[in-house]
Parts: sequence; structure tokens; C-alpha cells
Amino acid sequence: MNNWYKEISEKTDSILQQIKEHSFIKELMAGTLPKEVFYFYINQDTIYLAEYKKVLAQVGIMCDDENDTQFFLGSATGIINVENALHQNFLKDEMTTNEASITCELYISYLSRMVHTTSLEEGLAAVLPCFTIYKQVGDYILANQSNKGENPYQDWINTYGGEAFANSVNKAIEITNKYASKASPERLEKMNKAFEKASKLEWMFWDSAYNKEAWKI
Ligand SMILES: Cc1ncc(CN)c(N)n1
Repeated sequence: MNNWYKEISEKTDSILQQIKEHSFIKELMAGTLPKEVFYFYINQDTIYLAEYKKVLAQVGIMCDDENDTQFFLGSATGIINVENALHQNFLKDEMTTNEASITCELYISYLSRMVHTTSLEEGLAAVLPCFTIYKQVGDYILANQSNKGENPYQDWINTYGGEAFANSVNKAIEITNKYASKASPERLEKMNKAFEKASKLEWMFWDSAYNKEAWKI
């Protein structure tokens, strides 16, 4: 399999389309997303990223090529720092909870299980949508918005539509494709499932923020 990512992104394209059509993304693009919804999202995303960096570090130490290890360890610190700084810009003192929502808990627990109890290839496939979907969403909004000067969420949009993020997304794809090219058909099938599930969790993350998801008890 030479370009696993191309195949799986075609197979899961309907999830990406549903993300682009979600009210959260539409209103983010229009700049009309209610502030409290965005703060809810940023608050949960801060909790998510604190765990995601550990997940990336774990994937990194499982790679047998030390350049790949460097990349994921660098991403765990560098990219996350950029995203955390972005969050602080928006959130200031408004972080209201340290408790993960149901969906945030589900997503981080799923990723943690994947990188700790399955193969490197499945772990790579599970962490990849976190890179690729944000890139696609950032690009999509930048290409389609007509309010660049006045959108209150422009810094967020520019971060994920920007070149630095694109470079790391391309590198993550390249590494995952490399390991996929040596994987058995059974393992590729498991990679597909992991990528698909993590992509669905990306949709759910925005949906849960839009609905300010609460624990049922
Ligand atoms: C839930 C989630 N997924 C992806 C990203 C982009 N790293 C993020 N900040 N948050």
C-alpha cells in the first residue's frame, strides 16, 4: 500500500463533509458562533491536548526510526505549545472546569487505549485525524470565508490553515504511509477502522461543544 492515507481519506470523506457542514464550523466561519460555545470548546480542547501530547509521545517512542520518534516528540511539545498559547489567548481566565466532557473523555481514552494496547500502525492511524481534519477544516474556512478582517475566531482559523501546521500534517501523513506500506492486509484493515473512529470522534468533539454536553448524572 503506497498511499494508505489517500485511500482512507477517500473512504471517510463523508465524515469530513459532515464536519464542514456542522453548525459549529459554519458559525465559526461566519464569526457568529456564540462565545460561550467557543469557550466550552476551548476549555475541553485544553483538557484534550494535555492528554494528546502524552499519546503523541507514546507513538513516538514506539517508532523504530529515530527521525520519526523526533517528529512525534517534537509535535508533542512544539505544536501543543502553539495550540496552548492560542487557547490562552482566547480563554484568558475563563477556564471553568478541569473535568472532561463525556466526548472528550471518550476521545482521549480511546486514543490512549490505541497507543498503549495495539500496534504502532493502529496507533498512528488513530492519532492522524487530529492532524489531518484540523488542517482540512482550517483550509476550508480560509478558502471560503468572506470576513477575514472581522472574524473574532480568525487566530484559530489561521493556526490550522497556516503553513507551519501544514508541514507537520504532511510529515505525520508521510510517516504513517511509510509504516502502512509494510503492513499486512489485516493490519491495514485495523488502521482503517482506527482512522475512521477517530474521525467520527472529531465530529463528536465539535458536536459536544456545540451542545455544551453535560454528564447525565
Ligand atoms: C479535538 C482536537 N482534535 C485535533 C486538534 C488539532 N491538534 C485539536 N486541537 N483538538
